Amino acid sequence: MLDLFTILTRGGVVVWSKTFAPIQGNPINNLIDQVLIGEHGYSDKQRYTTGPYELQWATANDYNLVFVTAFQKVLQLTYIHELLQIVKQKFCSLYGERIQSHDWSAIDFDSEFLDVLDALESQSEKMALLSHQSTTKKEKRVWDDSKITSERMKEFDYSGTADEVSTGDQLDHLVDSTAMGQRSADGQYSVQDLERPSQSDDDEDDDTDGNQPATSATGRLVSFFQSLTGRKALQESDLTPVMERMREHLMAKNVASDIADHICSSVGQSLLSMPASALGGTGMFSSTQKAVRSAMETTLQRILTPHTPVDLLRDIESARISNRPYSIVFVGVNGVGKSTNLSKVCFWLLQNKLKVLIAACDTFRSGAVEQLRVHAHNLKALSDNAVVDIFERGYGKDSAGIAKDAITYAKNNQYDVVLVDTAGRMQDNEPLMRALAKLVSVNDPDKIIFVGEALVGNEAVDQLKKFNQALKDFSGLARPRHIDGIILTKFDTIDDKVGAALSMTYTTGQPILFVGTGQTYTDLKNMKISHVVQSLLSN
Ligand SMILES: Nc1nc2c(ncn2[C@@H]2O[C@H](COP(=O)(O)OP(=O)(O)OP(=O)(O)O)[C@@H](O)[C@H]2O)c(=O)[nH]1
Repeated sequence: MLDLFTILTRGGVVVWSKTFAPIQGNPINNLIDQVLIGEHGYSDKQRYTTGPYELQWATANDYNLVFVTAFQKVLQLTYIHELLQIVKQKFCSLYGERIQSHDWSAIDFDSEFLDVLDALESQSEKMALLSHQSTTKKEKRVWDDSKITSERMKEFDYSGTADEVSTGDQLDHLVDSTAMGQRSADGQYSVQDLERPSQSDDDEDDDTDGNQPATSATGRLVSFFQSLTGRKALQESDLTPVMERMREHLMAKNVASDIADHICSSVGQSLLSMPASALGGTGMFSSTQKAVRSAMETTLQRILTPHTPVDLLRDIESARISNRPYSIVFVGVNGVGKSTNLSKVCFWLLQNKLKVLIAACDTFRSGAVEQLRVHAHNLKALSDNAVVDIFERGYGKDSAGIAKDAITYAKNNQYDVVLVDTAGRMQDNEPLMRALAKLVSVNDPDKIIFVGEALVGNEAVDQLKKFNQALKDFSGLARPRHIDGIILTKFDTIDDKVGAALSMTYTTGQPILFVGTGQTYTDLKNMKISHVVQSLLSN
């Protein structure tokens, strides 16, 4: 359980705080003195222990705010990262402007905060069951011990302990039979498409509205355009105020400002090219509405269509014909869902009757290897005749070498695919990014998949850019490497704030291969453009 959550300015002024238990000493002051404004400046690991407490925090640079949690360091609370990100986003959107004008009086954030905390705590309890206790072994990372002794490593090596695996009953919860994907006539299994938000059906039926004001089902965004109906000929100046509102609406959905500009200008151009009769006659509002939707669809299609399309199953088949395993490396910052989503991808591959070897290359985070071992066990139990095994060498070893051995082992034992799990790392931590680049240069994998959280919005774009840059700068391969595809996780937590999905493809040209929508193996979906359009059009 959490002991304290505090929101501070960088100067140390408490803007809002919630205490859940009597606090011993003054952990927040210690954090401010020793880390935040101390000689070390802002630490990129954003984790600090003092007395009986572990403190974790997130910063909102635009508002000069620091969001801090404190809890007993003996606890392993898996939801802290998510809690910080969601609270940061909510708080900044509610109070950001006031904070910028230095008005932090009477901030009443309790109920919003408690809603988020309750939801995450109950999700985490459910997860503790679904994830089979393995994640409860997560402990404080040891990244910053630049020289890790073998004794220290032994402390973190759980590989000799008994596996905690699921019983039959628990396994039932790991696959939602109603969420299974489709199988084509030739037996190929594809994951489900992400459902369109329910509002979409209403919207499609709204075409007969004519001059009627926008209903709530029509969507606030489309209603902005009502002022344009009934005009003989649309002028660019008529559009300016509408576009400003549209831009704000898109940015509220986490669409980055340059992409919001791009969408607005494309929708504007499309409206300007409409014949005057379309805006002036009966059914004029429905024409405007259709034009907006169709212009958005066209623009988003362009943004979301990757430079190089990826067809993993086809590529795996080509590798199989060449008698070699296909290797995929999963990378990303800490706690974004790399291992969980690697396992969902594994489930999809097993449904396609492929033989999979999981290489446990997170050799730092205690419990990481066991977490994968449990997944491999469950996946094997869930799919008939599934071949899925784990290649592990414990902790503290060179992950590049383990991945290499795993790929060799897979080749010698006729596995079709090697899924390489890597340790989470912050994008600004150069030594760790170099280590990742080394893993890539030693193994030259077929695909490098970036796993990012949808809920951190455009922060994920910064992560992605820096991972890309590090791979380019440090891997030293003749064929420069970069991220080849993206899995956007925790899509189930963002409602309609789909902006990060757009930004990530827009900035890299790489595809969103899947989105993660929960914690079962069937919570991996294809993201369709219609889903994004509908989310952006909704209120
Ligand atoms: N709601 C939701 N939770 C998810 C999703 N994917 C992963 N998680 C949860 O996110 C938490 C972290 O997942 P992990 O797979 O352990 O993350 P990781 O990136 O491997 O973590 P590190 O190895 O510590 O860097 C777990 O509680 C997962 O159940 C998702 O799509 N939706």
